[in-house]
Amino acid sequence: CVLRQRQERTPLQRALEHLLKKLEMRDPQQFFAWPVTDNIAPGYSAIITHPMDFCTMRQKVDDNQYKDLQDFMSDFKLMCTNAMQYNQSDTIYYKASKKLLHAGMKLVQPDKIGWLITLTP
Ligand SMILES: CC(=O)c1cc(-c2ccccn2)c2ncccn12
Repeated sequence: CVLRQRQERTPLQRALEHLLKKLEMRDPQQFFAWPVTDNIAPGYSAIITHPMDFCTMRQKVDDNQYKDLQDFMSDFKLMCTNAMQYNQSDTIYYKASKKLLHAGMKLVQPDKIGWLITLTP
């Protein structure tokens, strides 16, 4: 998940970049910053078929791979639900992912996305 140089940005890319920064701020321990590896989480790649993390999401924003906000949010939800699937409910990772998911959903509520509308025509 190597970050590339900043290329030209579409209005959607700028909006998703802005939202990604807000979401990352809700993960101060950086549990979701990078792909989960099998050595920190035994058997992870056998259990989680579609891994996702913030760095991969940033790469996809940079490569303009999200066609709209819903597309971006489905990767965010995937990242959180992966953590709730792999980790037991009494773990810090499960609890952090549940909190992160709710915080993320609140950020994209219709009354809260004025920023999105101003950034995208
Ligand atoms: C997100 C997740 O499931 C996760 C992140 C981590 C993690 C992330 C950064 C540093 C240390 N651990 C983790 N460790 C064990 C089991 C699961 N995880």
